[in-house]
Amino acid sequence: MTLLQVQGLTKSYGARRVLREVSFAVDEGEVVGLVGTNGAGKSTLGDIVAGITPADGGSMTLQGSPYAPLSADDARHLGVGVVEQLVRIDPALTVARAVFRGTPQAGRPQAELRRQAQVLLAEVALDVDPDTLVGDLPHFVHGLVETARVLAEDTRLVVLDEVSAALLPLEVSRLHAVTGRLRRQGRGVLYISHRLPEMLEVVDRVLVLREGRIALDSPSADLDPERLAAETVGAPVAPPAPRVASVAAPVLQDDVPVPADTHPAPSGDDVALQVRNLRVPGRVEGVDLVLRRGEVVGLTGHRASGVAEIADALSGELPAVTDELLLHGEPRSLGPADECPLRLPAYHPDQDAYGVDPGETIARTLTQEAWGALTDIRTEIATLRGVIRTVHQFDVKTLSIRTVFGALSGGDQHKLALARWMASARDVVVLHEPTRGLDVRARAQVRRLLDEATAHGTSVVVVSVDPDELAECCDRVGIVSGGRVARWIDTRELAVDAVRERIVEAATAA
Ligand SMILES: Nc1ncnc2c1ncn2[C@@H]1O[C@H](COP(=O)(O)OP(=O)(O)OP(=O)(O)O)[C@@H](O)[C@H]1O
Repeated sequence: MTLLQVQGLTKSYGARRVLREVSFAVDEGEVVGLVGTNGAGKSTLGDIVAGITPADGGSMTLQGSPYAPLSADDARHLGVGVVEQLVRIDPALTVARAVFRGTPQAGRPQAELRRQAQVLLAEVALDVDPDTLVGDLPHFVHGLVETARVLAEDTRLVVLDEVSAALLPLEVSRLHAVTGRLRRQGRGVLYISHRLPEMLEVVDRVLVLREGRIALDSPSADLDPERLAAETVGAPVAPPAPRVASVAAPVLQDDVPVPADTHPAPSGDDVALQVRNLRVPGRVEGVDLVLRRGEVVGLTGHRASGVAEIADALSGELPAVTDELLLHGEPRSLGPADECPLRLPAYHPDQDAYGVDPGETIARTLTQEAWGALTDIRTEIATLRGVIRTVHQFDVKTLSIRTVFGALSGGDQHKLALARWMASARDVVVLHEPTRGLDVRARAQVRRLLDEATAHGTSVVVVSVDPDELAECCDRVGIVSGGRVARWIDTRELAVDAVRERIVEAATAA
């Protein structure tokens, strides 16, 4: 039976027509995938269904009754819940209070909420104490707390807006288990994601949003990731090619566990960073790393594996010790009060809204440094041309470079923030999840950005939960477990799919 029927929805922001006569249905007990390029209007559509944004035209029915929510609260009372893409929960709330906020139980004592929250958190396989403050949780967890909140209500339809984007393969499987349960309970799910292979595993049907319209409405059984990628961009998409390393990377004995006492190869001219026996008390037990000029090394592992701490130590955010640490052969250290500390610049896609003022225009955001220094009209024209080139190069959906940054889609914000950051990236840098939330074409653009930087000698450590991202971007990938690199996987000369599978297998087994 039809749960949600959407008929002829339209939505524009100024002159930008985002949705043009969008119609589709979600049945009871059906999981429907929604895909499209960055800026295609997926979140806008999800937000209209969830009462966050009003449509300009069109109509909806829910279980046969007219459905026109006035707000997100109104939609929730009518049985439609949403987990938003850039969800930010009040950091001062406990997890229990966050799960029940806005529900009839919200005013109950913490002890009672705690008990009930525990059950819901177990359902989304989130192992956190309900008394923990939201502010003490890593950001990726917020989406799961929101998913528990949706379960707390009598929700008939759930919109999941890129909840899986920041999750490890194991966590994605758990999210999919929750989705399966919602299906069996007869609820409907609108599942928005750019991680196409994973999405196809869980959805019954896929809608492709292109040029503001539903360009494809197909059972998932008739699709594969390549075909879906092509439908998403409206043209054939070349499968991602393995990276051709800019430098002669070390030959690895693929899939062979690294003995605990393995030391890096001796330093040479092409070695950018050499780390021997990196330790962070209680978290990292002894990591060796050799990063050559122009090399991209990936690191991944479970949340408690120590992978985040390794990255934080290298960027100076966490005190650590090493037996030896050389940057281009020069000694460095990781202690807070040391004379020559190593502070690798690090990019985080979700930190402080990219360190960018969302009210600032695209033009100013991309030219912040140059702006103040503009002294003549020719320089100004060249600078603005550069901005327009970047906007085109990254296929950002906007009508003007005077659009404010915060009005761009999540993926478009991330692309421009990364392009801005990479423009000044030199030498050795750390990138967290560089393609998170990006469509298939944008992922290739980021790959090109990386290839260009590494061709000029920049070396990169990529920290990621996404096996596709690691397979596409890196020359080799370290699987971190128990505070050590338990295994190195060589990505050269293997198809990206094969590398992905090895990473998932090794990361799950670790
Ligand atoms: N509040 C707003 N003001 C102006 N424009 C907006 C606003 N919200 C969204 N838009 C525009 O609507 C378009 C669709 O954005 P939306 O966030 O729905 O895309 P999306 O498909 O979810 O993209 P992504 O995959 O990057 O998250 C974009 O061009 C965006 O700039």
